[in-house]
Amino acid sequence: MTLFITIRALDVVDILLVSILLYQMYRIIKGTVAFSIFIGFFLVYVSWLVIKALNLELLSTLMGQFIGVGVLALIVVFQQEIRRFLLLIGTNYQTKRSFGFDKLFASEKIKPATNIQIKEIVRACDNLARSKTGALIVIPQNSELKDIIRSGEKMNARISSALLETIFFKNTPLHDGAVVIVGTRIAAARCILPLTERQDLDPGLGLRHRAAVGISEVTDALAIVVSEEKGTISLAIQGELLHSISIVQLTTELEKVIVEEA
Ligand SMILES: Nc1ncnc2c1ncn2[C@@H]1O[C@H](COP(=O)(O)OP(=O)(O)OP(=O)(O)O)[C@@H](O)[C@H]1O
Repeated sequence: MTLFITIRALDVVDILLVSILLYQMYRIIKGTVAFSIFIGFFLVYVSWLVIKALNLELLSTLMGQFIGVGVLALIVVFQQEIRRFLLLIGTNYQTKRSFGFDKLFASEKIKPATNIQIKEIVRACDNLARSKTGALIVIPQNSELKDIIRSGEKMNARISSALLETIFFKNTPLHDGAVVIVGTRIAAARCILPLTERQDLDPGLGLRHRAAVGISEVTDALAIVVSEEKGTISLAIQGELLHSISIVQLTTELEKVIVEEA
């Protein structure tokens, strides 16, 4: 018997799309417990295919039932990752669009930060780092982080380095938690962020850094961390931590993402 395999152009597109999908999934779940769960489920699935090919009826029926329920279980286990994946697609769509759904549904348009405001944020981080004052500043791109803002003290103040430094000054009532900056305003202070579950982060990094990575995983926000212990500045974007970066690098990264287009 001769076996003919014809590969159409559409099959190549299909394989490419699956590869992109798998790569994006890998990016999102690498370093988390979800990665081990995914590998475990994948191995069970491959064993099931082999067992089916060998016609081992009883074992294949039993495993088939497990896999049927397993798909539902996966949705529950991968809740956060599915959320991040959809967010990744949504954010890419929003940043590349000329027309967006947000224009249809937005209550009011958020004015993006300008270079002057970025400079104020960077100056504050520089001064906080020099004085080894711990700080956590969250800057969303398209989302407004209303639920996070609700967890803290609402402010709605003009962005200035003096105000940011005052907020994080040790032992003041607002210094704990995160400041959220929406557009051109400091929206709130003392906000509580979700912590990342990543296990591959440097064990020397504590809750402040884990909270920064956490918020950047589940939203499109950037989070700047000033370490109280080391006086370093780090930036979390899309679940990745750029650890101990320079002021120049911080400015470049912020301008790349949030500055108003000329
Ligand atoms: N879920 C959270 N949301 C917002 N802020 C948090 C959260 N958890 C901790 N923090 C902030 O982090 C501080 C504790 O930081 P911790 O020392 O554990 O972190 P760290 O990453 O080691 O940073 P540092 O280098 O500044 O010590 C808390 O006082 C609080 O201000």
